[in-house]
Amino acid sequence: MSAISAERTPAPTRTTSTLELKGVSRWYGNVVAVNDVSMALGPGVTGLLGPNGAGKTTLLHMMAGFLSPSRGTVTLDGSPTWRNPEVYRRLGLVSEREAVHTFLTAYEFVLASAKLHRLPDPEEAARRAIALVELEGAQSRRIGTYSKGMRQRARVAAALVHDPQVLLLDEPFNGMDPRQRLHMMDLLHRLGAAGRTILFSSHILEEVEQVSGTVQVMVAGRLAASGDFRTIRRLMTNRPHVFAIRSTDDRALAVALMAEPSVTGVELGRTELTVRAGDYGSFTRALPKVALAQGIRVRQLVPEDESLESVFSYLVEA
Ligand SMILES: Nc1ncnc2c1ncn2[C@@H]1O[C@H](COP(=O)(O)OP(=O)(O)OP(=O)(O)O)[C@@H](O)[C@H]1O
Repeated sequence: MSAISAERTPAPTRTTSTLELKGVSRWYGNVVAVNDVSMALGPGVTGLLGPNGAGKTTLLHMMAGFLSPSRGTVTLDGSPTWRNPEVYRRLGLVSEREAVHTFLTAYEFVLASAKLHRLPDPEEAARRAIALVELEGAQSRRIGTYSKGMRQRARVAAALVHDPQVLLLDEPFNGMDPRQRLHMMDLLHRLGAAGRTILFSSHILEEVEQVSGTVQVMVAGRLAASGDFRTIRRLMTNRPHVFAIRSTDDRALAVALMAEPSVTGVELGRTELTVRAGDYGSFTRALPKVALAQGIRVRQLVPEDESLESVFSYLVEA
């Protein structure tokens, strides 16, 4: 905190910023939380996608300069972020945990953040940030009376009060209802469209899909994929799938399915048939046709191992 309250000197005027990670690792004792991650983030909205424990929070904290990398470098426009007050003035972080003083009004809360940054006109900065998240109507009410979504917006306003070029948000949609989610998505879109570099973490594929075209996927501390969302989505849905099937004649169905190009393996069990398919769409389209042609009724079709972890792990192996 001492770094944030250091005397403010005018930062060089920049319209956009680039956050760059080169070979970044972070370990806690024997636990490798982040493993050799390199990426460059520019203006616009990027999603940081990964299952729980993938290392997203650790990565965001290193980006924000709150945590030192065990190895590698994190720089903002060429300057290291770790222990660098000049960088803190150009970067905002909305952390995952909610630590908001509920007895304060949103205005007081955002104003406190403006004062911590030693802004020349904290009142005006607080008003501007509150307007940006559209909380003007509720700014004089205690935060304790807010909905989860409003509280989250107040936290975003506090992180934006010094008008940073870079905004990092850790799981900003957690616990929000669909309407609050849409509101937050719209806000991130607007901030990204205005030229800010926005990175938000999430473990939900659909969330990332709706907010950003660019995605960085983390699995077990490593960067598993990065780039255009549609390409990564295709990789995920085209991966091999395993299905458990029950039908009126598993044996005959197994024989018929072996002739299907989308099927890569068939195993006849005592109570069900296990089928491996090269891609989801072709197989699920072919199965009813094959069954109909054989006069077999499919009683159950269950995709196996559809956990988010298995989807992400596939990306690591791909
Ligand atoms: N302070 C710490 N001490 C020891 N281990 C830690 C610490 N912080 C994180 N870890 C470990 O590092 C790994 C990555 O954690 P991290 O919180 O960065 O992941 P995450 O993707 O943000 O997950 P989540 O969404 O569940 O917070 C986990 O195995 C976690 O247990």
